[in-house]
Formats: sequence, structure tokens, C-alpha cells
Amino acid sequence: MTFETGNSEAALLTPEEMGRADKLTIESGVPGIVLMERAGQAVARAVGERVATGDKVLFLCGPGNNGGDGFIAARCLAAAGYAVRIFVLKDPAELKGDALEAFERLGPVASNQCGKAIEGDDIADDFISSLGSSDLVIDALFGAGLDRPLAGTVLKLVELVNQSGVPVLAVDLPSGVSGASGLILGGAIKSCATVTFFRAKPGHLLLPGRELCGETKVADIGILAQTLEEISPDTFRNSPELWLGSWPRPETSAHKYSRGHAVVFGGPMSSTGAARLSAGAALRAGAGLVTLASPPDAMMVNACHLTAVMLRKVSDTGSITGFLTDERLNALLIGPGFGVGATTRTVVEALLAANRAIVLDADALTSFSEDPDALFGMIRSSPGPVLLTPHEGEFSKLFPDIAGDKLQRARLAAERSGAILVLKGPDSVIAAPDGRAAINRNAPPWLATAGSGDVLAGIAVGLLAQGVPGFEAGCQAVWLHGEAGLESGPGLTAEDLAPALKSVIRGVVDKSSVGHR
Ligand SMILES: NC(=O)C1=CN([C@@H]2O[C@H](COP(=O)(O)OP(=O)(O)OC[C@H]3O[C@@H](n4cnc5c(N)ncnc54)[C@H](O)[C@@H]3O)[C@@H](O)[C@H]2O)[C@@H](O)CC1
Ligand SMILES: Nc1ncnc2c1ncn2[C@@H]1O[C@H](COP(=O)(O)OP(=O)(O)O)[C@@H](O)[C@H]1O
Ligand SMILES: [K+]
Repeated sequence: MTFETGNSEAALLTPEEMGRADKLTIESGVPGIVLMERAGQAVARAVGERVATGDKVLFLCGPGNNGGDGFIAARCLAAAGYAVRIFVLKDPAELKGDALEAFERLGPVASNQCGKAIEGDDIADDFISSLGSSDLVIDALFGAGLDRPLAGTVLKLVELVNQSGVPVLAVDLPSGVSGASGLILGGAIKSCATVTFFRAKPGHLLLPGRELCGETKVADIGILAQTLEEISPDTFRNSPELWLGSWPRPETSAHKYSRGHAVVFGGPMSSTGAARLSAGAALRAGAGLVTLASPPDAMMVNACHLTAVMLRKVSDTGSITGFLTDERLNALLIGPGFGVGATTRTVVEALLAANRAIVLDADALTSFSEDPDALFGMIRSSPGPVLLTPHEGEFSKLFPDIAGDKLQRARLAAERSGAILVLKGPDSVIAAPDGRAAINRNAPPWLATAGSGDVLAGIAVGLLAQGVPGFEAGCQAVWLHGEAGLESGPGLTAEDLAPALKSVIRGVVDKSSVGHR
């Protein structure tokens, strides 16, 4: 996979990749201390936006470069008239490199306003009394260099800060949050704001880390975007920058067939709503035509509820195969309300053999709980893109042995299945077998409502029908779904989502049309 510069804005860097970006920049002639100055000054500016001159700002500085950023910010704020107190974790004599240089640059501030946070195995009394009277705490304990769980007195210190109720601004990451995974190692600071550098890290978007970051700001410290070409990151924030280039923009001469024809396979009479939700969303997502393929017993109820979505009776696998001889039917969705069991497995097999773009959701996934490898084998022999859209429960049935953080799990599952994996939830991850992954963060919790996933699957098949490649279709669908949730607002039901897509899509089209008018 080659890194496209267009993805630069959306790139996320693991702490290890960020270390390489720092190193490449330093090798290109920018001293580390210059980067640290810029980082510290960005932190100081963020503090200035939150508290006023004269307010009490307490710095907690760790033993590495994260602490170094803290020293720089403390010096800037002291010079600007803030009442700064600095508490270091380790004896300053043990500081090294740029962090030592940053400490030395504190000058007289170091001798007058600096103390130790920990004395022996206890938290220093001076720290405890300063904390209580502070207006803001700056967490510069650990950032990218966190390499083990917080424990002992350091953990107690973090708990004390969290209990104090004093707002915290974190440097790079709230200490204790893994930048790579968003997992909490031992315990972590809860901040109301975080300032990170150059690019955000996966840990800023993945739960539970995201919840501890507060408002996250990415500061420019002079690392050039071209540095990313060498690093070639494969994790992205799911935002329009990532996929606007693949947005399906109909030609002026478009007709409905040129915009694709999606087919949603519906279930029996007692559970028809899910597939209708999907079909309506597919149409709204821009597919030129959408057909709901219905079993005979559900024809009447479907017919009573459909207007722009077309209806087709399919009674068995044979009639489905016959239906699919129409090559214009280019994207298929099965799962929502379809039913779990052997019939579903047979139909999925037929669809995967039909060389179309396919979304497998809900019952189509659960039907393979006993033998996921059979499904993966079929996916691997299917030439078209396949999207799997499991929630955590469905995921654990298909991939019972896959453990780790959400990003790792989605990637491993995509690699194993050969499909684009959309692992849903508040921090949905979209992963491709080639290693690319995107993390979504725009979805509001009121999307956790019956039928919401059916709409997501419908949006995805609607985008596939328009020729959007699998990974981008998954990313676009998850993002549109999140925006539709925001647009609908609290109290939404799944029925509200497709109508809300209209203004969401208008926003994307306006963005993608810049330069085309
Ligand atoms: N020149 C650079 O490389 C730049 C680095 N920057 C800052 O540097 C940070 C990374 O610096 P470092 O790599 O020095 O790492 P950190 O400062 O994040 O932490 C490393 C130190 O913490 C200790 N440590 C790790 N986990 C611990 C735990 N659970 N309990 C106790 N001690 C623990 C390690 O032993 C090591 O001494 C970034 O987060 C960022 O804030 C920025 O200044 C930008 C430029
Ligand atoms: N807490 C949450 N915050 C944001 N989005 C959520 C949350 N919980 C679920 N979602 C989203 O709502 C949808 C629910 O899908 P799913 O679990 O399949 O529900 P259903 O089967 O009822 O349609 C998914 O897109 C998921 O990402
Ligand atoms: K920190």
C-alpha cells in the first residue's frame, strides 16, 4: 500500500510512528529542543485560553520529554504572569537530553517554584496543598513514552488529581492512556482538554481513552506533512478528507442505472422492517435503484410500505440466482431481519458466488457462528468487495479467539476474513485486509437504537452500488450514519436516519464540489 498525500490530514500516528516523525525532523536539521519549545508554547497558549493571568497553574512533570514540554510551558506562563508551581516526579538531576535542557531553561523559576511530587513512597504534602488551591493542573507526566501500567505512588498521585475536581489539561495524552490503543494502563488522568502534536494518535479516538482526553487540539510544531510519506501511516481518522476523493458524484449525464442498483434481501412476514430500513437508506445514500427481494409470504406487507424502493418476489435460492442474472444488480445486502440458519447460509453462499459487491450484516453473520471459516473461505473466493458489519456480539461469535484493542481486533479480523470489517460501536473501526484502518468518532450515543445498524448496512450497500471501493464505502457509511445521528438529535428512531441523510449528503457534496463549479 502506498501512502497518498491526500490522506495526510486524516492520518493518525501511533506513538512509535510519532517518534519516527520527530526523529526524521531532527535529522533534517531541526533540533529536538526546538520541537519541544514549539510543543511547550502550544501548551501554554492552550492554558491561556482557559485560565487568566494570575491564576494558579500546577504542573506535574514526568521524567521524559513529556515533562520537558511541561517545563517549557511553565516557563512561558510564569513569564506571562501566571502563578506557576511545578512538581517533578524524579529528581531533576536525573533528567536527560531535551527534557534536561528544558528544565535548565526554567532559570530562576526552577529554584523558586519547583518541588517534588513524591517523597519516598508518599505524595509530598506540598503537592497536596498546592493541588487544592490550583485553578488548572497540567498533566505532563507521560505521553508517547508510557511503557507500563501506572502503579504505586504514581497511580495514587493520578487518583488524587482526578479526585481533586481541579480541571486538567493533558500534554500529548492523559497520562496512563495508551496512544496506540486508547486503553488505560493501570489508571489514567481524566483531562478536560488535551494538546497533542502534529497528528492525533489512535488513543485520542478510541474508547476509553477518548473519554479522558476532553477537547483534543492538534498543534503544529513544524513537522512537515511530507514526513508522513516516509512513515506511511495506515491508521486514519474517519473524516471526509480520507474519502472525499472517492465520493460518488453523479455525472451531469447520469441516469438511474449509471448510479447503480442495490438489492436488499428481506426476511419473512414477521420481520420485514429491518430490510425496509436498509433499502430506504440505500436509496437515500444515492443508489439509482433499490430493490427489496422478498419471500412470497412477506410480499403483501412489503408492498404496503414501499414506494420508491422496488419489490421483487424471490421464493428460493434458485429464483435468487435467476434474479441475479441481471448484471445491473451490482450491490447486495443480506442480514437485517433475514433469519438465522441453514437457508441463510445457502443464500449467502449464492450471493458470494455471484461476483457482486456485498454487505453481510446481522443474521447473515450470526448464521455462520458455528463455522466462520466456511464464510471466510467463500469471501476469499468472491471477487467483489465484501463488507462485514458486526457489532461486538456478532464479532465475538465470528472471531471468538481474536483479542486485543479494538483497532487490533478489527485489523486481524479483516485479514483473516478477507473482508472489509466494520466493527461497530461508539468508536467504530473500519479495517481492510491490506492493513488500512479508520477510527470513527462522530457517532452520538442515541444511535444505539433498534434498527440503527440496518440503516448503516443500507447506506453501505447504496454506496457500493455507486462504485465506491469497499474500504471507502465502509468509512463513508459510518461517517454519514454518525452525522445523520447528530442531525436527527436525541430521541431519534432508526426511521429518522434516512431522511436526515439528505442534509448530511448536501454538506458532503458541497465540499466535494469545490473546484467543480
Ligand atoms: N523531541 C521529541 O521527540 C519531542 C517529544 N515530545 C514530547 O515527548 C513525549 C515523549 O517523550 P518520551 O519518549 O521521553 O516519553 P515520556 O516523557 O512520555 O515518558 C517516558 C518516561 O516515563 C517513564 N515511564 C513510562 N511509563 C511509566 C509508568 N507507567 N510509570 C512510571 N514511569 C513511566 C519512562 O521510564 C521514561 O522515563 C511526547 O509525548 C511529547 O510530549 C514533544 O516535545 C515534541 C518533540
Ligand atoms: N454508544 C453508541 N454511540 C454511538 N453509536 C453507537 C453506540 N452504540 C451503537 N452505536 C451505533 O448504532 C448502530 C447499532 O447497530 P446494531 O447494534 O447492529 O443495531 P440494530 O441491530 O438494532 O440495528 C451501529 O452503527 C453502532 O455503531
Ligand atoms: K501527559
